[in-house]
Amino acid sequence: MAYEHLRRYGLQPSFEEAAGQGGLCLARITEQHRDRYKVMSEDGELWGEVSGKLAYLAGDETAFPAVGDWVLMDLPEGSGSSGVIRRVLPRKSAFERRAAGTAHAVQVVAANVDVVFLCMALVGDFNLRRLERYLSVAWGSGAVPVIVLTKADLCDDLPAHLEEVTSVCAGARVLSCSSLEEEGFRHVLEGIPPGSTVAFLGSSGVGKSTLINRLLGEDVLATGEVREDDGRGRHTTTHRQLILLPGGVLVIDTPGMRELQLDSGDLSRSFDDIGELAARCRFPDCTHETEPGCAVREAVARGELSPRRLDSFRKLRREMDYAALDSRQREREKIRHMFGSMGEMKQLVREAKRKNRR
Ligand SMILES: Nc1nc2c(ncn2[C@@H]2O[C@H](COP(=O)(O)OP(=O)(O)OP(=O)(O)O)[C@@H](O)[C@H]2O)c(=O)[nH]1
Ligand SMILES: [Zn+2]
Repeated sequence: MAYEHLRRYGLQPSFEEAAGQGGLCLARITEQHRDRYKVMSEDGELWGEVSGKLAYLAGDETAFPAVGDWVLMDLPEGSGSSGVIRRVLPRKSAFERRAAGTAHAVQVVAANVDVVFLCMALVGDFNLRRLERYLSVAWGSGAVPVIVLTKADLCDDLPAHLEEVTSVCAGARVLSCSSLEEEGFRHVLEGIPPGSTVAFLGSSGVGKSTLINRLLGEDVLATGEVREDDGRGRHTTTHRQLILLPGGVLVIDTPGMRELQLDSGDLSRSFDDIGELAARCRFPDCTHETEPGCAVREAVARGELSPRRLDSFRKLRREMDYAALDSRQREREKIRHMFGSMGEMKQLVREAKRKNRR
């Protein structure tokens, strides 16, 4: 079977189709170094550098490959284990952040993630407002969020915490785990088919590394740390950035993903309750601040929507509007703006009503 090996690395038919028959080598980015990338091809690991043309035509940083990307490479005869990356295939999902020290440049820190685990510790770190922000980022990325409440062993009122989280989760799955207990963490990957790519998002210290290590198992971890000879002198591979777990699920764990700023996102999914209400506001562009006929504020007055949730929504929207001022990302409308998605939502509601009438 063609691409048997790459299928283990997450190759899906859509990428295979996009790759076409051009005679270029299909590969997935597994590590990003300064100007070079480690890639997995059907025939094993290679090094790649982007072609001059790709770099020249790149409008911005997001056009460059990121860990998780599927790329097409040229492997010139006699070039050994390195090649030239000519194309980045369209992404199914992407996590972006503003590059350090710049106001404008947006970088992709992980691409083609299927499921993102939003990690929050049940003690100390527990904060529903932050979770709402993570959910916005997740829905904006194109990956499906799953909420993982960590350090369950330290929590003495799990049901109450679960209930609170469920009230803001907007349909995302919620689970709890403990990396310290023998059977406390394996269920995190339940229902996620082999070949899926996952990533972990959450504050420092919530236990992401510990969980990944437990899922990885000691044996595999040890081999991940062996010294390798890449032809440019020996170096230590601290850890892979795209990791194949024993059960066949792939994990993307890049430094960028860990430093992800919460300045992008899709509020319409994480606040779908407010979206539904907003569809009934008198003005289509209602900001739910002072406008008459605001269905959102009416719901708060009736006690059906928590004022804290509306507050949180407003705060997040302001932050995102602010981020939009200096982010090209928003200019390109990659992330749908709230009003746009409200419009869409209203249209959907209208269509649904029309259908029901028939
Ligand atoms: N009690 C308890 N402690 C845990 C659990 N998981 C992790 N820890 C501890 O929490 C601390 C932080 O864990 P890490 O895995 O390094 O956290 P992280 O989210 O990867 O943090 P960064 O690497 O900074 O992003 C460590 O001391 C772990 O031993 C858990 O399930 N229960
Ligand atoms: Zn309103």
